[in-house]
Amino acid sequence: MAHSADQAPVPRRFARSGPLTGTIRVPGDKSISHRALMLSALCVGQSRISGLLEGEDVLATAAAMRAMGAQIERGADGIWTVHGVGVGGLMQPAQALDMGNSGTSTRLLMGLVASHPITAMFTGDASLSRRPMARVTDPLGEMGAEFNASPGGTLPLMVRGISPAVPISYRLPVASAQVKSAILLAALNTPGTTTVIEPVATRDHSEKMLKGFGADLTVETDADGVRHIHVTGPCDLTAQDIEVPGDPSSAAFFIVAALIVPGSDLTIENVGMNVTRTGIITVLEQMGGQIERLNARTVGGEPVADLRVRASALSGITVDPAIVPSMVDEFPVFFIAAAMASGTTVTSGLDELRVKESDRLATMARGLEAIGVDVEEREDGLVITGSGGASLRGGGPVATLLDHRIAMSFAVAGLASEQGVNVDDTAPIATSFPDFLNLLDRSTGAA
Ligand SMILES: O=C(O)C1=C[C@@H](OP(=O)(O)O)[C@@H](O)[C@H](O)C1
Ligand SMILES: C=C(OP(=O)(O)O)C(=O)O
Repeated sequence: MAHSADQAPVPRRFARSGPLTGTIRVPGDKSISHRALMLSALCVGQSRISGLLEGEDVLATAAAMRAMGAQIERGADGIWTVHGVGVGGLMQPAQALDMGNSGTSTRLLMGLVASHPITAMFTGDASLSRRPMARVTDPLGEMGAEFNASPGGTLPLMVRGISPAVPISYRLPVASAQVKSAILLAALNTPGTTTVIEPVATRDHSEKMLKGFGADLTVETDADGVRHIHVTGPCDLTAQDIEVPGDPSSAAFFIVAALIVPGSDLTIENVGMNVTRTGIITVLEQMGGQIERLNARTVGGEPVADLRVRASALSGITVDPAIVPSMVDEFPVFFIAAAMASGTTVTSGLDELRVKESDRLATMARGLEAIGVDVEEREDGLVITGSGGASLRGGGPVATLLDHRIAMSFAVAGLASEQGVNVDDTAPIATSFPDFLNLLDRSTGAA
């Protein structure tokens, strides 16, 4: 996958804007899009996917599934069709699987390869090649797969799968939907019952979709509220028609932009409202954000709603660390909301942000300093004293370090700044939200 790391950076200045108004739609959910391709590729027969996110990360998953035997095509109508190979039917890829910038593709596909009798080499861009993989190779190794990682347990990394693999019972040491999902996907082609014990609930798209595709999956919650997820394999999956709802993580940039730019009144249609994903809305509402949920309905087995967001006076808060897993990707843009609030916002329990596309605590702290925001970086969170609704100073340049969410967050900050915000590279935005700049220009009236 050609990625921005290989290309010249695309800097841009985001100027102070007028209100965000009108009605927009954000692209399909990234987590659900990856899983839709992977699970369809494991069915015998044809699945159809509408609303698939066509960002670089998801295209990396599509390319990898093709390299392992699935037929995947995009129709002129935007509907994707997948002819799968069946559970157990993945073929040895002829070349290294280039995962680009995508942690989700890498970790989930390692799970799939682990219980097939094939060998695959995983490579990625400079950002992905720094991210920890032992969190998946440890449990998948217990199942019998073998790994040859680069020093530090990173990519490039060779996975030698095994069939039959051995079922395990694994308690997640870190709250991670990617680790959970890697094990559940490996379990599909593993005879017997594999159990993942999840002390802290994370996004549950894998569980919901695996059940929807007919896998033998059950979830029990014990007396301490801990989830035990069991998959009994080998399972056959049944081809599906899937409709991917809009991505709440992408909507978050427009929610914050509409809250902080005076006079805004913006409606974002078709946003996924799965409670394992909506922590950002809860926290912004606690700060005084006016976010109305309209037309609540179900799309593709997931709750969705249209969100009407109006500019609001925000007050700083202390964020309960228990909510972190349900907004783990939204902290960069949440910090921009905090920078515009009155008073101080305190966050903690954010250690995982240090191992995302960039170290998001350090990258956000440096960027906020560069645009004149009062920020203190702690080991596991940021403390931000906001402007009380006054425009941010702006400036920069802000270093995005191959991190799409950093680029989009500072684009939003620019809209509420005196001097504008210079972002050093907007190319990474294509990993999750290729149409972001157009939508932003349209909703601010700049286009
Ligand atoms: O399972 C998924 O689709 C994801 C899980 C999260 O990662 P972790 O599992 O590492 O927390 C999230 O940050 C990522 O954007 C997508
Ligand atoms: C962390 C993210 O993605 P991934 O782990 O798939 O690279 C993200 O999109 O914010």
